[in-house]
Amino acid sequence: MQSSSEATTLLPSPPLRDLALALDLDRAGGPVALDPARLILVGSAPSADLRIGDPTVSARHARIGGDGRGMMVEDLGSTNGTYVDGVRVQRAWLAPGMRLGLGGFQATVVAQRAAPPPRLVNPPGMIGSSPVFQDMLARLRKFAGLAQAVLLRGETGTGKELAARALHGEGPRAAGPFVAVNCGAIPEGLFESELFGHVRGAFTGAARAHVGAFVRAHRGTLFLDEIAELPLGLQAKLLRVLETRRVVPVGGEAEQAIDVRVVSATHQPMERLVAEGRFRCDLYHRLSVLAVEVPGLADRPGDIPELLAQFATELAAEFGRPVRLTEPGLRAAAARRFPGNIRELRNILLRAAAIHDGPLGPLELFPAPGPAAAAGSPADALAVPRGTYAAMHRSLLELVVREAGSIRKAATQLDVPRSTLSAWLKDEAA
Ligand SMILES: Nc1ncnc2c1ncn2[C@@H]1O[C@H](COP(=O)(O)OP(=O)(O)OP(=O)(O)O)[C@@H](O)[C@H]1O
Repeated sequence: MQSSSEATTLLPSPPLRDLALALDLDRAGGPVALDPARLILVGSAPSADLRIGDPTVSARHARIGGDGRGMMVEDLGSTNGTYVDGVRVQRAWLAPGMRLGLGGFQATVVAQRAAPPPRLVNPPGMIGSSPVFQDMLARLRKFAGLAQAVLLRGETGTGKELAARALHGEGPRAAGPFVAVNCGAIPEGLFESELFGHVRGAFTGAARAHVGAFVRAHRGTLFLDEIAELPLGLQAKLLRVLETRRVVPVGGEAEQAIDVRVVSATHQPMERLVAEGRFRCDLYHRLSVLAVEVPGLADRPGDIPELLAQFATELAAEFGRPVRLTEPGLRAAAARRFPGNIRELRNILLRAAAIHDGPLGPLELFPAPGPAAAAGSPADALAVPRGTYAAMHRSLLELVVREAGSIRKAATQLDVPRSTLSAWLKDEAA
């Protein structure tokens, strides 16, 4: 099993079978619990279970955790090696007090309280029993007990905010506040005040002091949605707050200590933004110590009937009349793609149920496009009286933007660049 001449295969000490261990990474947030039932991947790659953004750590550096006999570390052919108490190892049993070296990165193995048995009930509002969704829930449950930052990645409407709430609600901070900030919806000039607060008179219009999101989230969780939208200048300030765990409100001088777990979310390719210099590399690593991929509906079409059944129950309660789907309706939905994911699925059912009283089949759920859209040729479209068509077109665009929550999200759902949608809205307004 020895893979290189200088690597020891297994240290002679016997495995400590029943002892729950954690890794103290010498950074804010406390030790990371190790799973006694699974070896997790540690490395600098974004896909690693435990990411360590250190240049001496390989992308897939080592596996750490329980292998059924005891807790161990196993080097995965890393460039700079894995060390236990200074000895380069291929595989080694772990015990409390050991110094673990991953390249030049040092951590200490510590004992920890045994983890409570995992809850097998889905967190509130999160429907889905497909393996890919259940895997994600299992990961959320594990991460809920930790203090490190979590980055949730997934397409729009996949349930990232619900996942953030689950991380909060299933963890030790559940009794504290959950504060959500949508970085895509804050005008650039207000970011700093929104996150860190401002004192009275800090700037023109600041007639009253404002308590920032970080302070409101003290002893709880701060959810930073659409994190990629954070302007570069603010990124540096956010990094400083995360490192010092202190905030100073705009226009103020007194620092305030904060104890906040940050969960952020994005649907953007963060590595590309980092490579293009649009997102700070250091902040990205800081925010994504732990990462969770939230699967889109395309990855779990088997969950669509279950989701529709739940939404139908909720809508029936809201409308005060039964909302039922036919078998062909369910089959048609399960076979369709929903770029807006669960939000789109729910809206489709809502529209159909609002219009039709009877059982909802494919025709009610997915009606054919109206005559204007079906007419086809541009000449036909131009035949619609200009005023009426423009007004209708504009109100449709506005409806889409309203439903999506922002022009950017609407553009994603319509699969057009944001600039195009903005131009359309301007044209129609003219
Ligand atoms: N697993 C789920 N079961 C039932 N409903 C869900 C589930 N996931 C999400 N939803 C519902 O779908 C809608 C969108 O969810 P959410 O806002 O959490 O998505 P998101 O990924 O944060 O979206 P965005 O990226 O656009 O901010 C909400 O109405 C939410 O309640």
